[in-house]
Amino acid sequence: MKVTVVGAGAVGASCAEYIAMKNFASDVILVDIKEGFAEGKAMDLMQTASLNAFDTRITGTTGDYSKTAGSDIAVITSGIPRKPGMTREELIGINAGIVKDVSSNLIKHSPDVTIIVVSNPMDTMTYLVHKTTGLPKNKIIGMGGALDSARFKYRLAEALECPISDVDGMVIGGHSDTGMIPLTRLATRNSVLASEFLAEDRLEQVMEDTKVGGATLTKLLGTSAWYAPGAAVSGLVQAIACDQKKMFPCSALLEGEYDLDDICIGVPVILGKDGIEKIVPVDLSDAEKAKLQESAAAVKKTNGLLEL
Ligand SMILES: NC(=O)c1ccc[n+]([C@@H]2O[C@H](COP(=O)([O-])OP(=O)(O)OC[C@H]3O[C@@H](n4cnc5c(N)ncnc54)[C@H](O)[C@@H]3O)[C@@H](O)[C@H]2O)c1
Ligand SMILES: O=C(O)C[C@H](O)C(=O)O
Repeated sequence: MKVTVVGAGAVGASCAEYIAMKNFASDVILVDIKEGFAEGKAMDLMQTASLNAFDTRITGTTGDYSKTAGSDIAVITSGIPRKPGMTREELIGINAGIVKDVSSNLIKHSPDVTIIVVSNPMDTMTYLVHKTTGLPKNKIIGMGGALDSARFKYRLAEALECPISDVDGMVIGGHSDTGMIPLTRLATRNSVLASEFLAEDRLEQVMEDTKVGGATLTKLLGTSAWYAPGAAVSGLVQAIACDQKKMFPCSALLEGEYDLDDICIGVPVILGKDGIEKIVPVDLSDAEKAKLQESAAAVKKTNGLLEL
């Protein structure tokens, strides 16, 4: 199993590290545009192999895509992150060109690759890869909901004053400060609805804290987060590589599902060896349906800025 990670920055390197630590891939190729950077990150990570007991070979390259040939899965993290006070959508001007260029280079050397898009604004970047590569729709997956759901569980456990392993919950919709839809109505603690334990206003607070999860970290760190993003990506990569048939909310191309068309947005999907193997329908309340339509309208507005 060969996995390419483009962008050896904060998220790309974290993702490569988690993949290696899980020890399911034979090779991880790190690619960056900055001279020597990916090679350096790969060497540093390889020097953890004996300490962390993994056999995955990590190789770095400065833009030589021939080294990525025959990749089964490729992750795109290349591009700029936001700074405090910015929205993810403001990154489109620089990141669209990078994502377009990188995906075309990947496909030249790995025509059957499955691509996981991470660069922001992620739903729009995922749509761009659909529009420009011609890859089948099951092979293009946007990572956002897996991370947002992890943050939702963190906030739920905080409110419930319980271990995170006790809680379950999912975030659908656009990966943006206003477009995320944490499904508080369905969130549980050991199969009991969270609403049995928490008052409506506390659940509202959990929802709001979840939606601004990325912005909160960006303010604290001066750049956006990387540990949870890297871990979330590695989870998607493992589900595909190991044909796990696991369910994650991912940005998927919708063609009528959830009453949406010609858009990539976060919905629950089953991930296995064929990438997105199924889009899972969830019976949403009228209020949740309205929020999803509103979130989709905002993603479509950003998609409208693409030069396709
Ligand atoms: N979808 C999500 O949930 C999520 C989570 C975290 C970050 N992100 C996004 O991921 C992206 C990367 O974030 P980061 O914190 O790792 O940034 P970073 O600046 O640490 O790393 C980005 C790397 O991309 C490289 N790069 C730029 N252009 C390139 C090109 N054409 N080819 C190869 N490499 C190139 C840069 O040299 C840099 O090393 C940002 O757009 C950020 O907003 C998304
Ligand atoms: O917040 C960001 O800009 C990065 C990423 O989308 C995140 O949610 O951490």
